[in-house]
Amino acid sequence: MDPRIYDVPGDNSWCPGCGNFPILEALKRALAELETDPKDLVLVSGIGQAAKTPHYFRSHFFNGLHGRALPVATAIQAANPGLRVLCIGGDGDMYGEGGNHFLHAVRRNPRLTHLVHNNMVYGLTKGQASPTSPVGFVTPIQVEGVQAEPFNPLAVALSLGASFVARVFCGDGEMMNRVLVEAIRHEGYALVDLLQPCVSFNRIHTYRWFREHTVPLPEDHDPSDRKQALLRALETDPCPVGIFYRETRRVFHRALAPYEENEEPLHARRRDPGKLRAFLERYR
Ligand SMILES: Cc1ncc(C[n+]2csc(CCOP(=O)(O)OP(=O)(O)O)c2C)c(N)n1
Ligand SMILES: [Mg+2]
Repeated sequence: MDPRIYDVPGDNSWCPGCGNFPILEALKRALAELETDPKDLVLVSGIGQAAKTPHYFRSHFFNGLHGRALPVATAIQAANPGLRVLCIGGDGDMYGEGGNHFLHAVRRNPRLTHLVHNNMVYGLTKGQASPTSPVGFVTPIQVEGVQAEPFNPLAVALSLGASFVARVFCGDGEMMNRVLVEAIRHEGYALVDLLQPCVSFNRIHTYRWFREHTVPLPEDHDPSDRKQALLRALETDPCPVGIFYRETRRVFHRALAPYEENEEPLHARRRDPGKLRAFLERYR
């Protein structure tokens, strides 16, 4: 399939050179490679520069409140498991304002791809510290530098039982494409932390900085070994990139109860009030 199937006409308000651009292109390539029809695809986001991604993408989308994309995406997917659901946002949106939802999405294991554009800063609101900004990071608000230890999304996800955990640098198109294909294909919750520069509000973490401070996971890394993955996730400089962990376990819409193998999804039953009532009876 041609990735241009996801193109939409119109202007883009991201800064020239923003890391969001290569991510957007890699995402289109990965979805095209997986032959994903735009009508079977839903992008869900909150607020931020990264959260604008669905505006630049031809698919169904839901752009809601800051930090609230994951519960919406989980519900969409559970009601209609035939859809491919991607949840997209920034480090502030997903690990800060939406941090609570992040924890519980990992535990539920919904079949959705969670893409976090991690530029270590609040880009949209012009440069305040985010949960992943390092100690000492100076901003117009944190004038003496960030005091708190940075949030480690991979270690958190792994310790809560995440079924797919990866990190990539958006300057490595080949690795990003490969990892996105695997993440989107994954039958369960898949976290991809995408390291990206913010060319306007983060002058420390540039393309060059990421290139010099990231390293691919070693050849002998075993992605079925959660403990090994967790130890790797605790390494920060250089910061390992690649697929840390993957396993297959029961997904949320099956665990939810009513879905027998050949049963109609919730959205189809909605059209028949009798069937919907019978479904709801199970929860009394
Ligand atoms: C409840 C709420 N709190 C704060 C804001 C202001 N706000 C909008 S975007 C944002 C941070 C965005 O940062 P991030 O998610 O990292 O996205 P980026 O712009 O860096 O891609 C903040 C604090 C808001 N819109 N709603
Ligand atoms: Mg950000």
